[in-house]
Amino acid sequence: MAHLTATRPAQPWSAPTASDPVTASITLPGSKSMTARALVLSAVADGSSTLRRPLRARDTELMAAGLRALGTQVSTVEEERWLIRPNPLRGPAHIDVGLAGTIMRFAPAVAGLAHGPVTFDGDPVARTRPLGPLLGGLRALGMRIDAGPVGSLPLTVHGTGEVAGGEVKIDASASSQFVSGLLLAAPRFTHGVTVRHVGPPVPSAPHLRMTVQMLRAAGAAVDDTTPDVWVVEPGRLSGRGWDIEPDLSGAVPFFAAALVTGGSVTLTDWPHNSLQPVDTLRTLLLRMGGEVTLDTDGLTVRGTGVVKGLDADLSDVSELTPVLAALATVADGPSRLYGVAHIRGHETDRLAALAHELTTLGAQVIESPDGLEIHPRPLHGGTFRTYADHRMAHAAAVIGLTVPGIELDDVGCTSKTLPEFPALWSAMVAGGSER
Ligand SMILES: O=C(O)C1=C[C@@H](OP(=O)(O)O)[C@@H](O)[C@H](O)C1
Ligand SMILES: C=C(OP(=O)(O)O)C(=O)O
Repeated sequence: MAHLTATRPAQPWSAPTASDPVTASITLPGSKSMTARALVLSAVADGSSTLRRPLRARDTELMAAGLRALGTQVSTVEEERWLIRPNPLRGPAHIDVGLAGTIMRFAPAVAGLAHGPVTFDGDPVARTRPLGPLLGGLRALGMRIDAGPVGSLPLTVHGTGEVAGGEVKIDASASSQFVSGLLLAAPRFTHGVTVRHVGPPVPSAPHLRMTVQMLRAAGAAVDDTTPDVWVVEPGRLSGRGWDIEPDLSGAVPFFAAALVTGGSVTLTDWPHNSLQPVDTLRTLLLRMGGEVTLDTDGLTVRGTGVVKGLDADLSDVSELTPVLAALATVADGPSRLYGVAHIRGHETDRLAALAHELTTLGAQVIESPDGLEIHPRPLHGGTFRTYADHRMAHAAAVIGLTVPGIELDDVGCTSKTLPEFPALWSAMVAGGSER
């Protein structure tokens, strides 16, 4: 349990500059989003499951610990194969969500299926992340939940061993995870669930497709044919083997290194049919001047060293905003990244944090309610604050490739999804490649 502590000392880090184009082959651990879903689906299934090549990082270790607290047997001893044996779910229990949106949004419904009270809390910043619409939805489905007045952490779910389920309307514009959190345990609800979204568009559509596809793979009947409506029938989920794909979002800073330095980075073991938004990423990187190919070596991104400015709605892939913003600061023209108002509720207010830190390094950044306009200018070294946000650290590392003297106040925040990040990054820049 190496990555569970909230109060760890800051780990300052000097981002390495690349004197040559980077050429690397990178093997990354599994997708955070797939690992989280596979853990939850395995805990509410009838039989045992295995996760092959899961992500071992703070978010997923805390999810495993939370499910264990509810009585599920979760063995994470083996690096490449985790075993999950479901048991009757029970409280009293406490779940530490850390700073993980996936835990604070996916685990409460599971707690509703437990007998007994289950308390939830997390890092101080986790208490500020949006949760209210999800809690309202779970209450409408029959769960009793005590939370603060604005509907945030800390909270207590008073599990009764069953959740009635039924129809619910919520506004999921602040996070697609509200919808995923209502769907993932829904086959175990007495009446299943029908979720209707009402409000501004739900972000992160590919993550919702991942939820639906993984539910179906576990044996659930799911109808998502009507826009903004998801129906999950009550039924049994089977235990199964989950092959977790390499984490595409975690790979993006490495791909960005290829663009910035005019090099080539290959992500190994990339599957031909992915549940992650690889086509959207390919389009964005092409528009920024990269070339993306898939062959037996893996998924490869090549750059020319010239990054093109980008005008794009990033609502489908909002978690990529920090790294794409970093690329935009070294582009050959201005960029406009928009459609991502909700990332103000991610690990930090990412739009404000990016605007501040990129401006400090010399870029001209105009912050709007739902995005950033970035005008490249010659950048200089300086301290880059990461705000406990792993993807801010990734952004700083990308800038550091060509701008000497980028000092991160803390790179330890990368343990949220990729504890090996600093070592992998340094090895890539130094010319090594493998994990
Ligand atoms: O369901 C998931 O695994 C995720 C959904 C997205 O959340 P939002 O819809 O809140 O952006 C994404 O940004 C997050 O990193 C992971
Ligand atoms: C938004 C993110 O995480 P979370 O799952 O905690 O919402 C992210 O990883 O970029």
